[in-house]
Amino acid sequence: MIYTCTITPSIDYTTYLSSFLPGELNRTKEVYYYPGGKGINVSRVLKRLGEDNTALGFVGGFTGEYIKHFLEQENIKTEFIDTEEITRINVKIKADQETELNGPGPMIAEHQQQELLSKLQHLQKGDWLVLAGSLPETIPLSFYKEIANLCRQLGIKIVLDTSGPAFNELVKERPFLIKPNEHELGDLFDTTISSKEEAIHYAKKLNELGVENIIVSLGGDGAIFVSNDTILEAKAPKGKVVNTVGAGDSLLSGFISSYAKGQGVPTAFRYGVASGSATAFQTDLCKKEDVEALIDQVQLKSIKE
Ligand SMILES: Nc1ncnc2c1ncn2[C@@H]1O[C@H](COP(=O)(O)OP(=O)(O)O)[C@@H](O)[C@H]1O
Ligand SMILES: O=P(O)(O)OC[C@H]1O[C@](O)(COP(=O)(O)O)[C@@H](O)[C@@H]1O
Repeated sequence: MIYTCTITPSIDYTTYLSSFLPGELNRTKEVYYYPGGKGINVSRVLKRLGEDNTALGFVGGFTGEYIKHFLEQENIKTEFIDTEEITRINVKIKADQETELNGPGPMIAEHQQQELLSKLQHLQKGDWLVLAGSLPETIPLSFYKEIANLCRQLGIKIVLDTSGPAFNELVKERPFLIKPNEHELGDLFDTTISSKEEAIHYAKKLNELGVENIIVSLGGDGAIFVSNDTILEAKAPKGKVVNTVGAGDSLLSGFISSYAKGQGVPTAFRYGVASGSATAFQTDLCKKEDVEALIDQVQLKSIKE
């Protein structure tokens, strides 16, 4: 079974305008209320690609209820822990430019952290845990390490798509797979990544530290895959970009859904990149048929060191 865990979910209030004027009254006609947060996006895309999964994490208040209901309507199993706080609403303004306003994550009390650990103790050998989205600094780093240790003891594949100080610590715990974008990869090494060669160089460093598989997403330029014995470059399909929110989450979901079925890395990586682009080309997250329509347009190249 695949589990996702979103510590900081959101409702993504997404609106499209022909132009957006800061400091003025802007009236908008096209609005969407999507459940968001990276792990939740991964759960939704996995389900659309045919993978049953369970969404874990923390939600609260009327926004939390909305998220639970939305996911249940999509037949995604949820086992959220209730917070006393209202889950945040993130604002995504799509005009000539994309502007985002992400609220702070919730305060998670000690007993709520323990509740999550108890749930994780029931995971089985061979399960996957995708820990995705921002990890609040109000939770001690030791908690995230406890999650990583538990997964290692239970034989669970841990996948990370996060950022910040907790990510810096968690990469040392030898996760199975991580998916930074080029900025997140740069932040890990206190540098700026400005070329594919630099992305490969730093991904290799992470591999040497014990991260088994690294996907560096490069937006419209595609992505890089690095493991012990493989370096692949994928060029993304070209198309009209509508909404890139969740593109990275979709790349990760596409990769996991294919890999978990026993398909090899090149097939899984190609499927992942097609999923990321399929999401970038529409308002909501991609569906299976959108991904399959793009697969043949993903150009894969093996890179020799
Ligand atoms: N402009 C774009 N054109 C085509 N594909 C895109 C575009 N932006 C993102 N994608 C697809 O989505 C994937 C993830 O995008 P990226 O923006 O790097 O992730 P994140 O959302 O994590 O920052 C890319 O590898 C690519 O497949
Ligand atoms: O936890 P963070 O870093 O604030 O990000 C949350 C936001 O990221 C998203 O999960 C989208 O992520 P990506 O665009 O990076 O794929 C949104 O749904 C959500 O609003």
